[in-house]
This record gives sequence, structure tokens and C-alpha cells, in this order.
Amino acid sequence: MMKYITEATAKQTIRIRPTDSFKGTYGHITLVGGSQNFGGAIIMATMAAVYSGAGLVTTLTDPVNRTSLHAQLPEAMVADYHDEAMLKSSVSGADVIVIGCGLGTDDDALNILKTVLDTVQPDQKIIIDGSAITLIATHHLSLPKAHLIFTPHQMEWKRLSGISLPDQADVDKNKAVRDQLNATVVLKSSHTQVYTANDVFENTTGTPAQATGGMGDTLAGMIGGFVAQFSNVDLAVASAVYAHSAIADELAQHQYVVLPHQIIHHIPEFMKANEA
Ligand SMILES: NC(=O)C1=CN([C@@H]2O[C@H](COP(=O)(O)OP(=O)(O)OC[C@H]3O[C@@H](n4cnc5c(N)ncnc54)[C@H](O)[C@@H]3O)[C@@H](O)[C@H]2O)[C@@H](O)CC1
Ligand SMILES: Nc1ncnc2c1ncn2[C@@H]1O[C@H](COP(=O)(O)OP(=O)(O)O)[C@@H](O)[C@H]1O
Ligand SMILES: [Mg+2]
Repeated sequence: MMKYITEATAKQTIRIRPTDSFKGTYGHITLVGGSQNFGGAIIMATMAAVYSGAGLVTTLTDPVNRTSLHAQLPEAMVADYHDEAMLKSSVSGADVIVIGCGLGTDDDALNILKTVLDTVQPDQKIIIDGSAITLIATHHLSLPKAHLIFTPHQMEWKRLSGISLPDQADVDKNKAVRDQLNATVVLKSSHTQVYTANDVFENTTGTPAQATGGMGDTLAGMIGGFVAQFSNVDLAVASAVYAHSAIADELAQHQYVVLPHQIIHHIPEFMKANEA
């Protein structure tokens, strides 16, 4: 039976911060992505993770993106994703990894992805987005034992699952592939669905004002931030999906298009309004 993601989901998830907490309480996220051409994608994902409240955020990217990332977000640590020792230690030290936003699909990207998948441990959560999904599908990469969260748009889901776009309306077909992957799947569309081990949830927020490049990169970073802080992974994922589009709905009352960075700036306010 389909369940719905609503404001109640967010209120059930977002917690008032304990007085004696510190940055370590809120998780360490490592994000990997951003080629020379797609720096914006990893900047948006990183900003979304920080604005969602992740305690410590490290971004591994092409060095051409360092200055622009720092100019907008001094809170993030940045390193070169070609430095294999640094990549491995940053992944090992994280509670949550986000990979694929603007990673690209060339040989460099493939090697970086393979290193990350080889390094991830069973107790870690990894959000696999964008180019990383395409690379896994194209090269039939084997998946690590870890808490896997895929965030495909419909074309990426087709690549990964083999399910045609019309057939993706069939929840049972999507579920069967989710079971094979043994992952949480966020199937993005105008009615984003979240497939977990036991349930299928459909989001109730979202607007065509969101149909703009970088919107999914922003969601990937938010999911990272929510999963790093809130212990129930399924609820954290569903609440990030809800918040991302609820903020967009609010802005779209007065805007024709809603930009990813505008959503990002409203995340702290949304979380405050829904903490419990
Ligand atoms: N500013 C940036 O740096 C940006 C970088 N991006 C990165 O670019 C890489 C490629 O991702 P893309 O998604 O652009 O390219 P893809 O080639 O993966 O997917 C786009 C193709 O899928 C088709 N499609 C069909 N249904 C779709 C749906 N519901 N949603 C989206 N596409 C649908 C489109 O028509 C198009 O042909 C990713 O790593 C992504 O993170 C994009 O996010 C755009 C912004
Ligand atoms: N018409 C729409 N209604 C609601 N949400 C939308 C609509 N179009 C796009 N979105 C949302 O925007 C995001 C697009 O993700 P994606 O295609 O990965 O973007 P990108 O890779 O450019 O960042 C998803 O979260 C999707 O649900
Ligand atoms: Mg995307």
C-alpha cells in the first residue's frame, strides 16, 4: 500500500537540538563530485548538506572548483579527488558519503567512483546520485555492503533498472529492482517516490518551478544532511524529499521559477518551523 510523505513526516523526523550537542553529534559527510565542467553541481550539493545542518562537511572535487566553493561556503573543507590517499581517508572518516553530483562519466570519474565503492564500509550510508548511477549502470559495477541510497531521475532509473519510462508507473516493477539492489531508491519525478525495504512512499509536495538544472544535486546534499543527523534513515530520506519541494512550493507562490540556491537558503528556516 502506498504511503504519503507529508508535513507530519518532517515533524516526526526533525528534532530540537539538545543543548549539550556539538558538531560531532550531527555527523560527518564526505561529498565526491564536480568535474571541471560540472563544478556547480557539487557546490549546490555541498551547500545543501551544510544548510541542512550536517556537523562536518568535506568535499572531494576537481581542484578548479576549490575557490568558487570556498567563496560561497567557507564552512566546507575541500580536497582534490585525484589524491587517492586523501579520497580513501575522507571516505573512511565519514558517517555519510554523497557521490555523483557533477562527477561526469569519463575514465577519471570511473576510477574515483571505484575507489569510493571499494572503501565504503557496512556501517556507512552512501547516497549515489547523477553520474555515479550512470557509471554503475554502464559498467555493471558491483555494489558495496553499506546502506545504499540511490537518487535517480527517470532516465537514470531506466539505465540502472532497465525499466522503461512508461513501465516506471508500475510500483511492483520498481520494487522488484529495489529488492535486487537492496537499497533505498528515491525515484525522482513530479511525484517523487521513495522505495524502502518495507514501504513505498509518495511525496505530496513539488512544482514545475523546480524543473531546472541542479535541483537534484541540491536534493542529494539535503538527503546527506538529513541522514547524517536523524537516526531513522527512511524517515530522514523522506523528510529531505518533502522539505526540498515544500520550500519550492512556498517560493513558487510568488516566483515563476525556483532556483536551487534559493531552496538551499531556506532550509534552516524550514527545519526550525518543523522541529519537534
Ligand atoms: N551546474 C551543474 O554543474 C550541473 C550539473 N549536472 C550534472 O550533470 C550530470 C549529468 O546529469 P543530467 O541529468 O544532466 O544528464 P543525464 O544524461 O543523466 O540525463 C538527462 C537525459 O535524461 C532525459 N530525461 C528523461 N526524463 C527525465 C527526467 N525525469 N529527469 C531528467 N532527465 C530526464 C533528458 O531528456 C536527457 O536526455 C550529473 O552528474 C549531474 O549532477 C546537472 O545536475 C545539471 C547542473
Ligand atoms: N515538474 C516537477 N514537479 C516537481 N518536481 C520536479 C519537477 N521537475 C523536476 N523536479 C524535481 O527536480 C529534481 C530534478 O533532479 P535531477 O534531474 O537529478 O536534476 P539535476 O541533476 O539537474 O540536479 C528532482 O528532485 C525532481 O523531483
Ligand atoms: Mg541529477
